[in-house]
Order: sequence, then C-alpha cells, then structure tokens
Amino acid sequence: MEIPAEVREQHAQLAEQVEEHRFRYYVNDAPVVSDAEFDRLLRRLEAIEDEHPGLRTPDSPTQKVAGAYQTDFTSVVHRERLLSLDNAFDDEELSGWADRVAAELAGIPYHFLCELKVDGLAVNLTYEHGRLTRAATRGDGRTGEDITPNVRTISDIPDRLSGSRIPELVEIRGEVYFPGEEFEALNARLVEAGDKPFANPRNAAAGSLRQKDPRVTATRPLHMVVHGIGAREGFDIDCQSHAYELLHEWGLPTATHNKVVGSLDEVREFIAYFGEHRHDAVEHEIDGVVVKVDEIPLQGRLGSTSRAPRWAIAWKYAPEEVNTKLLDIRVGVGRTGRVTPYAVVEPVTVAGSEVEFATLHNQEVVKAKGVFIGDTVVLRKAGDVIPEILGPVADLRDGSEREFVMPAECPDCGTALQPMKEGDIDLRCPNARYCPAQLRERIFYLVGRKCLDIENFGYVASTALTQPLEPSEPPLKDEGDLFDMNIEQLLPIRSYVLDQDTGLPKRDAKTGDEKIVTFFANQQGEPKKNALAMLENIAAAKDRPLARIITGLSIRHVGPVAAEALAREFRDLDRIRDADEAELAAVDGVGGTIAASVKQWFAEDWHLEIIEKWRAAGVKFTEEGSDEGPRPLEGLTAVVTGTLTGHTRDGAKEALTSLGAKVTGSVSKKTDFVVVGENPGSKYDKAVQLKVPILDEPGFAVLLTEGPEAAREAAVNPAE
Ligand SMILES: NC(=O)c1ccc[n+]([C@@H]2O[C@H](COP(=O)([O-])OP(=O)(O)OC[C@H]3O[C@@H](n4cnc5c(N)ncnc54)[C@H](O)[C@@H]3O)[C@@H](O)[C@H]2O)c1
Ligand SMILES: [Zn+2]
Repeated sequence: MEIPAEVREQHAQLAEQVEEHRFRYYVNDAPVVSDAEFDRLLRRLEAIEDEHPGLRTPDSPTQKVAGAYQTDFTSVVHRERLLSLDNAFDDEELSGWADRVAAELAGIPYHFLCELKVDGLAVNLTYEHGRLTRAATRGDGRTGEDITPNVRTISDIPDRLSGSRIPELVEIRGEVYFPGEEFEALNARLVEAGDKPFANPRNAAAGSLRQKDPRVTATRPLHMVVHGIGAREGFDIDCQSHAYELLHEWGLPTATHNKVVGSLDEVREFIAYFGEHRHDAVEHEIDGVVVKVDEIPLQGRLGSTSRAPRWAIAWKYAPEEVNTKLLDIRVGVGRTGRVTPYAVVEPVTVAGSEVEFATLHNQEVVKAKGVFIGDTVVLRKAGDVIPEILGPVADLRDGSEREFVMPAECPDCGTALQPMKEGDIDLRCPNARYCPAQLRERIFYLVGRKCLDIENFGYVASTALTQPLEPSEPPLKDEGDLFDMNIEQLLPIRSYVLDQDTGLPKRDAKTGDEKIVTFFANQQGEPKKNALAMLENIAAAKDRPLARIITGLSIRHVGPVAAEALAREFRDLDRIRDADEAELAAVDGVGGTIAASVKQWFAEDWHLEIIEKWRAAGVKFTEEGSDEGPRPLEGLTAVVTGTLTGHTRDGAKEALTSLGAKVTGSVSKKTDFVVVGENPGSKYDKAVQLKVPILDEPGFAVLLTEGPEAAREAAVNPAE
C-alpha cells in the first residue's frame, strides 16, 4: 500500500523528536519533557506504524532500545543484549500480553514473577571468577559505556562475590537509583557551587553515575537493585526467582518485594497493592511493576523482539511528574504568622487533579531547588501529598528567568518580617493580633473541624467577618468577639471571596472582575438562613470539650494531641495558665517546647482578654465530662517510679489521673506521694531526702481506695 507523503513526513518528524529526547535523556541526563510526554510521542509513532507497517523499519526508534551515541566514555560490547520492556498502560494491554504468553506456551505450566519497576538507570555488571571486572550502561542494548570506576564507588555493589558456587562468569543487570530524600540536598549543593540542578532523582542517578571523574560519583548516595542476569558460564538455573536467591547469597542487592504468583488476578493484586503503597512500602521511587515469566527455559522459548523480551511486560503507574511553567513565586501568611513562599504554575493535571500551586516552604528551599521564575519545572504530586516542585529544566532557559526575592514586609499588613527567634529560617509577621491574614486564618482554624467545629462557618465567612470591604469595622477584631456577634452587625457586610490556597481574591469567570459578596443578607437585606444558622451554631459551640477549645487558641506547637494531653491532665484552663513550665513539660505528650510555648501564649494580655470575653459569654473552660466519678485525689500531685506488679506504669498513672490527681515526672517538695515499685532508682532517693510520703503497692492501693489521709498513714516513711 502506498504511504501518503504527509504521513511519511509526520513519521519522520516524530522519529526525530524521539531521538532528540533520547539524546537529552541518556547522554545529557537532562530531559526537557516528562516521561509521560515522551511515552506519548513514542506511542504516536507506534500507532502510525501500526497503520502503515512499511514505516516500521529496523532503524525506527520503536524498534531500538535507545540511541547509539558517541560519548566521553569508552564503549563496551555486552556479552548478551540488554533490552528495554514493552509497556502496559491499562488492563487490556496487560491481559493482551498474558494471552499471547498463554497461547505461545500452549498448556505448559508457568508462573508470573512480579517485581517493582525501579526508576533509575540500567547497568550491566560483569563478574569473572567472582570479581567485578566491568560495569557498563545499557546504551543501545548491544554496546554501552564503560563506567567501571564509577560503579566501584557504589557501596551496595560488591567488588567480589561472596559465598559458594561462584561461577566463572556472570552478567548482572540492575537499576541504579538516587534516593528521593537525598535529592534536595544534592541540588542545594550543586546550586551553591554554581552548577545546574537536576530535574528529578532519576536524572540525578544517571548524571551522578555518568561522571568523568569517579571521585564525584563517590560523593553521591547511589544505590542499586538487581533485576536480571545476562550471559553466564559455569552454573545453571531454572527460575529467575531462584536466580535472585543465588545472587543474594553472593552479596548482591536483590529486591525485597518480589512475588511469584500463579494467576493474572494475583498479578493485578500485586499491581494494585503497590499502586496504593508505592510511597509508604518501598525504599525507592518506582514507576511501575514488571511482570515476568519466571521459568527461564520458557523465557527462551518466548524469545524477544529487537527491543524487548516477549516474556516480560512493564505495567506503568499513572505518572506523578509533569513539566509546567513556573509563572510566579508569591508568599502567603499563615495562622501562626509564618510567611511561606509558594509557586504559581501554569495549571496542569497530575495524579488526577488540576494543580495551580505548589508549596516551597521557605526562601532557603527556593534557593536550594535552584528554580527561577519563568523556568519550566518538574512538578510532582504523589498521592494525597501537597504538590511540590522538584527542580528546573535548566536546558530550556532563555535568559528571561529571574530569581525570587523574599519580601521584607508582610504582604497583608506591611509589618517588617522577622525570624521568630535568632537562627530561624522561617520568617514571620510579628503582628499576630492585627495582621488581617493571620486573624482570618486563625478564625478559620478555630471554627473548623479540629476545634469548635461550627457549621455554616467556612472560609468565606472567616474572611467576611475579619476583613470586610464594608463596613470598615469588622465584627471580629480578634477571637474575643466570636460569641458576641449579632445579626444586625452581619447584614451590611460586603467582602471578597478569597482563595484558600493563596489568600488572593477569586475572580468572576465571565467578567474577570474580583468577586464581591454580601454573604449574610439576601437581596432584600434580610438575613440569609445560613447566617442565622451560623449564629446558632456559634452559640452551641460554647460547650465544646476543653481540648477543642485549647486547640482553637492557635498556641504554637499545640495541636489536637497536645491539647488533649493538657486538658486531660489539668481539666481546667486556669490551671494550665497557672502551671509552671516544668509542670507543663512533665505532662505525657507535652514536653519542653510546647510548655514554653504555652507559657508564652498566656503572657500576652490580649490572649487573656480573649479568654475573659469568652468566659463572660458563657464558655466554661473546664472538663466536666458526665462520665466522671468522684475525684477524691483532686489537687494532689504524684510520681510513679519502678516496676509495679499490679499495674503497668501507664495504668497506674491513669488510675491516679482518673481520680483527679496530677502525675508528674520528677519529685519535688510539691509532690504529695511517690508510688514505688521494684528497682525504683533516683526518684526514690529524692523522695526519702525530701520526706515525701512513699507508697509501696499496698500503700498505693490504699490511696486509690481510701484516699490521701489513709495513704499518708500507710506510707513506707510515715510523717514524723
Ligand atoms: N523524558 C524524556 O525525554 C525521555 C527520553 C527517553 C526515555 N525516557 C523514559 O525512559 C523510559 C524508557 O526507557 P526504557 O527503554 O528504559 O524503558 P522502560 O523504562 O519502560 O523499561 C525498561 C527498563 O526498565 C528497567 N527496570 C526497572 N526495574 C526493572 C525490573 N524489576 N525488571 C526489569 N527491568 C527493570 C530496566 O533498566 C529496563 O531497561 C521511559 O520511562 C521513558 O519515558 C524519557
Ligand atoms: Zn502581617
């Protein structure tokens, strides 16, 4: 069949693009398009060739492992070819492959070996009589680059195989990868030294390994996972999974998650499991699962194409990385005044959602990533994690990019930013009381799920009540006004609708104008149902448990867990206010940092005013709890030390606190009782020295059942 000229032309252009991207990827270690984008180009080429098989010539990129390039490395011919893998992007492609395998093996029994697809670069190691004699990149599959001295610097890779049955010769195939958690530090060092940062960990692995000077490679934390064997002499194996056992015995880094299964459904389970757990169950980045026929003689029977084995297939997970433009870097002000730069990117869809913003943490992180405003960047969104920018695609720079400069003043109130304390990297707006952004964010948090949980009170209301356009005086000048608002105050309010991620006004999709709403009144100026419901819900929130109220105060470092611990221990906000730092710090789940922060919070007069206003409005600030029994030990402080036979340490503490006693970690004059078990240690000595009543187990039982008076009599060291 005649192939139309324009199809030929399109094919040639696509092929050229693919070749160019391969060159940038394999030779420069600096691709300019994402893998997903590259895979799409290759697939388009394949689709054209499916329709016009005449274009599928041996030199088409679809028929080759990769390009054969001239590089600075000496080339090495592999004893046995290194192949690529065919991909399956959906279940149809996977079962299509499985059907072809089944048809070809016509009734012979076989197994599937499921492996994780490591996102790194392929290397081929040659061991002769147990010694590593050569290491090479994959290259075009026949000829690779000699990187032996570089590979010798990787500590996972043994220079000599250990154990028994060492063969005369074996080629080991595997993937070298760069650990994700070390990536940021590497880029920071490169940027510091004036070098180009890498766009992602896989490029960092390739770029680190393919260094002219192996001493540079030696400074990079590279690792390897073995995933195959090539040429071999002097030993025989029946299954690939058994081969791995042997390689493991020889001291090679084999994978820990491989699984041999008997059915395609089990393969699907493996794929689904690691799709879900790719970030929490695996020590390196993966981009898919490789399914192989485990029996080696059957692999031989299935054979290979010029590019890939027929006995294996790579299932690719949905890509988590895309390239996009970094349009701007702005800063946002959070609930605690922390000022955080964030990236505004050209909207892209990644991992199923549209992304417009990515976090950048602080100005040092921006610097360390080496990204400039105007760069094309690699953006990553993994699972539920907040999108982040990995690095710039530096090869696409045209000189118009500019560096980000951290503002000196708060974008919302103009106050000069400063570190919270000396040496802190994070900058804060110190105007905690009046900064409109901080107040808005604090209110939104206070009324949210973790705190007062007030329905009909969301981000729009938080904005409208703290920074309305009209009237000039907001109903909430700070948290103190929360329970004193009335409907008359709310009706005239007009305000912007702010974006929760950025704090910037949202715009009308049609007109492009900033959206302004009268949130609480309808067109006749009457109260909306929402507004009335909100006020009712606010009033009902006065009775929330103490821990939720404490959480809502936005005390630095005091989240729901610490608030719960404080509430459980002290049962009353005034007692928390009056406790000294050591007493606070001694509470389980609190500690020094939180204790200091709590003291600091109560040292601010305007914070105390909030509490008094709320108290006047009817908030109780005590933990009454209807399930409470009598509290005969109220006001007592006890210490538990040593091993008790009748209680665990926590159990003993709980028994005390449930009766109203406070349990602390150290003995002082204020301690009322020290409960001692076996091997008590220095707290016992301290109690003797300070003449604090000491209770052994029977004495402890007396305290719990008969109360403090009887317990003092029962003490090991009764008062003289
Ligand atoms: N962004 C770009 O410009 C660009 C250019 C070229 C290639 N690429 C990317 O590189 C990859 C294509 O390269 P490829 O030919 O290496 O194909 P591939 O990554 O799809 O699969 C083959 C490779 O997977 C590796 N692998 C990882 N774990 C394995 C395991 N457990 N068992 C067997 N092999 C395993 C092997 O090194 C093997 O060579 C694609 O992800 C492609 O998007 C990107
Ligand atoms: Zn401010």
